[in-house]
Amino acid sequence: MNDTAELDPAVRSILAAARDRAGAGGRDDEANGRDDGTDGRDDEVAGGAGRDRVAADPRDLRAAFERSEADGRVPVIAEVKPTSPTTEGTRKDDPVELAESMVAGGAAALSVLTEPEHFGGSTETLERIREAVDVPVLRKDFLVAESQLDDVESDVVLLIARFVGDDLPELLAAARDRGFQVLVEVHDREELAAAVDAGATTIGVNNRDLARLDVDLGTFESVAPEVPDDATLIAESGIATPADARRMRAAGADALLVGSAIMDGDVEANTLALTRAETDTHSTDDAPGTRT
Ligand SMILES: O=C(O)c1ccccc1NCC(=O)[C@H](O)[C@H](O)COP(=O)(O)O
Repeated sequence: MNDTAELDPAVRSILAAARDRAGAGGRDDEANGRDDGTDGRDDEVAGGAGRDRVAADPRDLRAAFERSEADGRVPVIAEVKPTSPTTEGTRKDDPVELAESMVAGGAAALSVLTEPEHFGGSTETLERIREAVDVPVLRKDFLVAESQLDDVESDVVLLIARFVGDDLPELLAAARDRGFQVLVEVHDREELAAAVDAGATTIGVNNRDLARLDVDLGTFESVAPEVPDDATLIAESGIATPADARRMRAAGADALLVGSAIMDGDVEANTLALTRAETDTHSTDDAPGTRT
């Protein structure tokens, strides 16, 4: 996208940092001491960045959701999100332990922030988590250039329609060429139309408005009816309680992407409360506790 004026200043800063990282060529194998041919990268060099091109061998996201459903669990993508522009403080526990607790709480998949400057994430963290768990792992970052796809292997990558604009079809193809499953995030009907035109099959509706950073679960309810039936549909952001989870599911969500409400307090218990939202309807609907 060219016009960033309408975005919240924190989001403009996130986008500027993403462009800087893309321009700098991201990380490479030499810098990471991982040039051993075991990290899912082809020997072929990816366009311009001087890095190996990722060849992802992904764990199937849709199948993971189906396993959750079959097991009576709400399909939840639990997000390892140490901090964010809308969060007070930083969660400093070992992210691998947090990820394992999320899986123990029934998470169907994980989302791992790799954005370093505003979310405390890293590609190294994603690699460690992906090695430690057997569920699909979404790389949550703000990708704006093809070269960033070669930063690290994951099962799924995120493309945010608002950020990539007209480049969406090209980036979607580039991600699929590398073997990634792709979650295309939208916030309104116009972005949804662009995602569908580009051929997106896994669509996330973000309840967080990137212009003001406020969250409204009504966003999902208003956009979801327009999503094609054969798409996998994910409700993102602002889901804090089992009642919220049931509300998003009633509006058509195949899965929920949850960060803050899981990261605040006891990660396993918080995940369990959401994955059991449809079976344990006596559970408390209180929001989780505060971050330490
Ligand atoms: O979470 C933020 O503060 C944020 C700020 C600016 C841009 C994006 C942001 N979040 C990205 C996300 O997509 C969320 O981490 C994810 O949907 C989970 O949201 P939540 O459950 O509300 O933590």
